[in-house]
Amino acid sequence: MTTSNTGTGEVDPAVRAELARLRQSIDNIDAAVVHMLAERFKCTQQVGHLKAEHRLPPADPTREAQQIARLRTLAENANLDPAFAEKLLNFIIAEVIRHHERIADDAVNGASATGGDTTPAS
Ligand SMILES: C=C(O[C@@H]1C=C(C(=O)O)C=C[C@H]1O)C(=O)O
Repeated sequence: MTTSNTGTGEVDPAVRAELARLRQSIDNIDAAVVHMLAERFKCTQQVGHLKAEHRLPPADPTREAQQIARLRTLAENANLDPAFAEKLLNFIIAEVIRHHERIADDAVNGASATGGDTTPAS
């Protein structure tokens, strides 16, 4: 694509249409990412309760190392920067561990009426 505007300050309608088409797909992908993350957190919340119930530690560095190695390979095969994939996974896992610490804490101290819910957002 060589022309980005009509020369009169207006964007070429074909460019506008292409941008809209791509943004529609981006919006769909973002929605899928949100839904997949929500499902992942549903699973990790259950893991958190299982760990708290059986007095297991919130973090499992061996499992994390396996996941990172696996994800880096998947990223490489998908032409995604493996360093980015690793950073993203570490970011998500850090949040999960925070939830698990909270669940374990609540199991020991008893969940209070205001601070004892297990909603992942806080
Ligand atoms: C979910 C778990 O707890 C933690 C969070 C992980 C994750 O989000 O994938 C992985 C390992 C643990 O540090 C688990 O142990 O499986």
